[in-house]
Amino acid sequence: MSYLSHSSSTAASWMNAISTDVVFALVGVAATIMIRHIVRRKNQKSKVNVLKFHSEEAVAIALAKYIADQSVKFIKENGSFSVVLSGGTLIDTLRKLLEPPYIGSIDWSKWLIFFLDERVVPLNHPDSNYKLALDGFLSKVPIPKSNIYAINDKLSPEDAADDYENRIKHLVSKSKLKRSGNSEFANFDLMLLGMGPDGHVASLFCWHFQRFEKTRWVTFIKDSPKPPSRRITFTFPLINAASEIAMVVTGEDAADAVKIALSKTTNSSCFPLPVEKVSPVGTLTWFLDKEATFGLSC
Ligand SMILES: O=C1O[C@H](COP(=O)(O)O)[C@@H](O)[C@H](O)[C@H]1O
Repeated sequence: MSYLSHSSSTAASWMNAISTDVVFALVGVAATIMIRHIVRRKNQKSKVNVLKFHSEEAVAIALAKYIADQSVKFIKENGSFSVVLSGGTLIDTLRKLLEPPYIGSIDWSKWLIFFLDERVVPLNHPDSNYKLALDGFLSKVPIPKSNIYAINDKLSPEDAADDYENRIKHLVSKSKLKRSGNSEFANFDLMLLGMGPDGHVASLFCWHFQRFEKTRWVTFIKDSPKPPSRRITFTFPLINAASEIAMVVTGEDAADAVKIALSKTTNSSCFPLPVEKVSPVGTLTWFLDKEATFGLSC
C-alpha cells in the first residue's frame, strides 16, 4: 500500500514534472512557429516582373494577352475569374480586349468584376469609376450584370465601405471568392492597378492614414487630395492578398514615382510611396511604356 502510494505519488510528481515540461515545450514550439510565421510574412517577397514597352499601344496589346491568359488559367482552376478594376487611364488601356481574338475567345460569363476604389458619387456621375468602366469596357463585353459588383451609391462613405467589405466577405463565405492562404482576406485572382503621378494606388495616398490600415478590407476617405474627396478603397492587406497584380503605368507624369518604386531610391517627402507597398502573395507584373520608364537606368 505504502509502495503503491509512494509509487503513485512519484508517478504524480513525474506527471506534474512531465506535464509542466510538455506545456513549456509546446509553448516554445508554438512561439517558434508564430515567430517564423511573422518573419516569413515580413520577409514575404512577391515575384516581380517588370515589362517595358516602346509605346502605350504596345502596353495595351501585351496587357490584353496577359489578361486573356490569366482568364483561361483561373477559369480552369476555379471555374471563375475574379477581376478588380481601377479607374483612371487603366480602363482605356483595356481596349484591346474588345477586339478579336479576345472579344470572341474569352469566357466572359465566368468573370466577376469588383472595384479597387470608388468615388462616392451616383453611379451615373462623370466621376464614378463604375461609369468609366461601364462606358469604356463593361458595356462592350458579355459579363452578366449580376457578376458586376458596384458600390451602393446611396450610402455615406463610411457605410459604403462597410457595405462593400461585407458583400465581399459574404462572397468568401459562400465560396464565390477564395480566401487567401496566409490570412483571412479574400484572394482575388487579378487586380488591375493604375498609379497616380504622386505614387498613389487605389485611393491610398501619401499623408493619409488609410494606407496604414491593417485589419479593414475596405475603408473610406473624405479628404482625398485628388478630387472627388469622398471615396472608398481596398486596403493594402486586401490588395496584397491577390494572386496576380498588374501595375499598369503609362505616360511621363508617372516617371518619377516609377523610378522611386523600381530603383528603390528614397523619396524624402513621402517614404515609402503607396505604390511601394504593393506586394501580393502571388506575382506583381509592371506594364510600363517608354515615357513612364524615363529616368530608369535599365
Ligand atoms: O483617382 C484615381 O487615380 C488612380 C490613378 O489614375 P490615373 O488616371 O493616373 O491612371 C486610379 O488608379 C484610381 O482607381 C482612381 O480612383
